Amino acid sequence: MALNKLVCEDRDGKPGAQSAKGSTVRIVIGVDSSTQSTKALAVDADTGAVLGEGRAEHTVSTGPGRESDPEQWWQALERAVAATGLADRAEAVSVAAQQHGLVTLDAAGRPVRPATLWNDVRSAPQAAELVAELGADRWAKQAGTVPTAAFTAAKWAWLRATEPESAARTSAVRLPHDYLTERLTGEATTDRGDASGTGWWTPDGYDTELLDRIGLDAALLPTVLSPGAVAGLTRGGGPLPAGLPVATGTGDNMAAAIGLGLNAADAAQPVLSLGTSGTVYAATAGRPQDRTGTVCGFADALGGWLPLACTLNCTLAVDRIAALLGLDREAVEAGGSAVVLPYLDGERTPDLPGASGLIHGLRHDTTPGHLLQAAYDGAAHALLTALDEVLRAGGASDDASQPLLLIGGGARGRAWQRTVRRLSGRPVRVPAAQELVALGAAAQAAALLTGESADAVARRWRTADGPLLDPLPRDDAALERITDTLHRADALQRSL
Ligand SMILES: Nc1ncnc2c1ncn2[C@@H]1O[C@H](COP(=O)(O)OP(=O)(O)O)[C@@H](O)[C@H]1O
Ligand SMILES: O=C(CO)[C@@H](O)[C@H](O)COP(=O)(O)O
Repeated sequence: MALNKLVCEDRDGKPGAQSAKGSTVRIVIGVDSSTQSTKALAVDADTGAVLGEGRAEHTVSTGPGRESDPEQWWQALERAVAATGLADRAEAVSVAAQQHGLVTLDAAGRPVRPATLWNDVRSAPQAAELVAELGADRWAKQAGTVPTAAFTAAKWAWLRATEPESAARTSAVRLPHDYLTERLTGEATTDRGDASGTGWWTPDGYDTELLDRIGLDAALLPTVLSPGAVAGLTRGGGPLPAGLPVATGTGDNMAAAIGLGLNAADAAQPVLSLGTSGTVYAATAGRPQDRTGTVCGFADALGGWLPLACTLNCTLAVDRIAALLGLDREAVEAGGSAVVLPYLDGERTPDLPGASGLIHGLRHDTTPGHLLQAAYDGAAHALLTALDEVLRAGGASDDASQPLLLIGGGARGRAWQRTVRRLSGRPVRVPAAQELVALGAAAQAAALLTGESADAVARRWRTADGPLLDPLPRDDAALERITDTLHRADALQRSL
């Protein structure tokens, strides 16, 4: 994809963007409000060329919980969009964001308290209670998912149990992308992809029996829009002009799938995303209903499904271990027999919310580089071992000769690339396009202008193109060492 800047003067002398042929470029803005930052792209709707980029950081609380201020997300969105330099030329916009976070608003539309995020494991007891009470089979059938602490339903149950006064003051419940879209449009909307990460969404509407059980009035929830709908028009007042159509937006993983041009009609193409979270997923025609809890039965943002497994410890955890060892993140050394379970934030896959980091198998000849490599291996292990289950849950079969698409901030790292090739034994393709979540959102916005479906827009933009890395022989010994350590450390990791 072309990344050349095409910004120039337009005919009436205002700063504008023109195509190489001199015709006016139609610009759309895609936003990714993820855990660590907001990224915005200004994209040529016709060619996919990225014409401007902006970024603004977020603050996430440390300690037992993980919380962020939704007002800060909004300010970061305004700053990132303004930094593209093309906001005033935009013709449509769409917002994708981190999934699952619980945003509670008061009667004036202001946050009652900071949002509890997808990686906040304090809601683990409530998730376990909900599964024990309603049964894994009912969860798999209704929500497509057996919930962990990540799911919004567990977070709401936690809020009611620990801060009943905050729950009582809540007049609206939103996901991060719902909140930001509503700040743009004034309309209370969501989409099926992001809604499917709440636990209370079903293909037939909100699960009112569950909502009754957790004491949440369905009137507090947004309207679920159909794929391709217009969520509303921008109200103006910020960097974007008033009156622009705003697409439905979606959760960040659903947006990245769009950004790669994936849809359920294609043979399931596995994707591995290495960011704050690690995720492995595919767009499938079959609805996932995994009663073991490993695979989340998400909807995609198009009308199909997005079976997905997610880990809490990925790039941040490995970078932290590199820092503890005093090493650059690329300073890995092959060999050694140490195992590192880098579960610094607890873990979701496997479901060990109380776990912590663990090192096993140290010897006199273990080097810091061995330990760092073992941390990469420990982070990649859960994702790669879940890949089969993800595809099976969506009714697709795996073809090990098909390349894995590797995306997210970590996909740029040589050590990450080599680890994934070594532990999967598969070829890996690294799309040249970066910021696939924001690109997917931009494709949703462009689809409002062109009348195409969003995935067709991204395919036209050739966003998944990139170098193909050959497979390496699969390191089964390393995989078995990690599986064995996990098994033997189970009691310890559960009791923490
Ligand atoms: N070259 C690189 N090698 C390895 N990791 C990288 C590299 N560049 C960025 N990262 C990691 O990518 C992460 C950010 O990825 P990103 O997908 O943007 O995360 P998120 O969307 O969760 O905020 C950071 O934690 C950083 O450690
Ligand atoms: O919880 C999940 C998926 O179920 C995470 O993937 C979040 O959506 C956060 O994403 P990043 O900020 O790491 O991109």
